[in-house]
Amino acid sequence: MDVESKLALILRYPTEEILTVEELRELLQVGYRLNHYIGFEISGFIHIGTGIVSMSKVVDLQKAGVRTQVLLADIHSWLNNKLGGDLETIRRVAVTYYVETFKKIIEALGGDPDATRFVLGSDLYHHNDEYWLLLMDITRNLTLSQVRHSLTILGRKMGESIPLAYLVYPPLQVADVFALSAHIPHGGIDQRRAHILARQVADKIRFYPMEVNGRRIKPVALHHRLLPALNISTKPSSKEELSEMKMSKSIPQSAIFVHDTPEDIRQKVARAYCPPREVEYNPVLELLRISVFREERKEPFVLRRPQQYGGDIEAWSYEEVEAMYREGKIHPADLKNATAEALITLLEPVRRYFQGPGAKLLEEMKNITITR
Ligand SMILES: Nc1ncnc2c1ncn2[C@@H]1O[C@H](COP(=O)(O)OP(=O)(O)OP(=O)(O)O)[C@@H](O)[C@H]1O
Ligand SMILES: N[C@@H](Cc1ccc(O)cc1)C(=O)O
Repeated sequence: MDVESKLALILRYPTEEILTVEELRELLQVGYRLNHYIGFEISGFIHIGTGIVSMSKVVDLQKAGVRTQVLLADIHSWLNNKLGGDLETIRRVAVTYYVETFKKIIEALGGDPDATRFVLGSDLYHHNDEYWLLLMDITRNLTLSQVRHSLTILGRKMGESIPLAYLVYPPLQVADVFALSAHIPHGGIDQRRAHILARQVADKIRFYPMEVNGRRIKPVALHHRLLPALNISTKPSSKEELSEMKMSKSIPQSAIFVHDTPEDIRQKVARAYCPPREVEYNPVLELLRISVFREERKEPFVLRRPQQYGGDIEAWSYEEVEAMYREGKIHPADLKNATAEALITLLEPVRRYFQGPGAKLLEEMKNITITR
């Protein structure tokens, strides 16, 4: 595959930005085998945002010849008090439910589940002096104000009473980028600030220096679009606010989980925020886009509609659907029906897994307290 085709795969939807495209092009031109990573906190059931949106980019990267890695961020989850702050439970869930679910999703999206490396955070740090020196070196090269700036709105508002753990978290996340030699750190756009820190220290640290053919490089950050929560009730006023309004696994009513039944999906989509003609931050349109317009279509998508409302509509691209919706030619109820059915089809293999061999994992998860 030539460089421009690889670049097109990496840049296509749901990618929102790459810092920077020029740097990525150069790295691809060198022909060096690049590493990627995306990290997840272990905090509850996997939803379409973390599962389908993130993994669809992982599959694109696999196809572009990049070595992909998923970090199961157990220590970070514990720092953030996820799953009741019980580290043992966090680890068990990470290496069972999380790994198996991600593998099933990668397969359902047309990727190779065995081509992605899964790394448990604490395994990466175990007996690893180089890692601790790297972490200390990162803190030597960052200021409090830089770290504060990288926090969520909530963290920044806490002032002096902020738990110290929240300030330790960003340098830890930055260390992961280098400890995993991830030339392409990836996440939703809400991870941007952490990746900027990584770029700021890249040429200063002495441990795990990131080099390609003997030349120091900055990690090239890749950010995908965030799927809004189903239950938002207004448009976010900024990108920052969208991060607070994303579909989130610790807010179950905001999310469609990858194991949800067809009936759950129909009900959740039917209740979702979807104002007529509104195409920005519309979770239903976004769900349709990820479900049926990720790949170039070989046949048109058919949006079923009763004869009395004008009959079926055909579309080859997401842009066509978006334009028709903006012009009021598609009613929210018809969009919701079509989206629910498309999602049900996409998730079918994952659901089948959880009805069969994965049922035990799901049962175990249901008995675990999910905390935010
Ligand atoms: N709604 C979403 N759409 C797209 N990507 C998402 C979404 N939610 C999380 N991600 C991405 O998944 C990765 C892991 O995020 P994270 O583990 O915080 O998920 P979360 O659902 O927000 O969990 P929690 O509710 O525990 O904070 C990040 O890169 C994040 O940007
Ligand atoms: N910060 C990510 C999780 C994460 C943790 C460690 C990393 O190295 C990367 C990502 C989140 O908000 O969910």
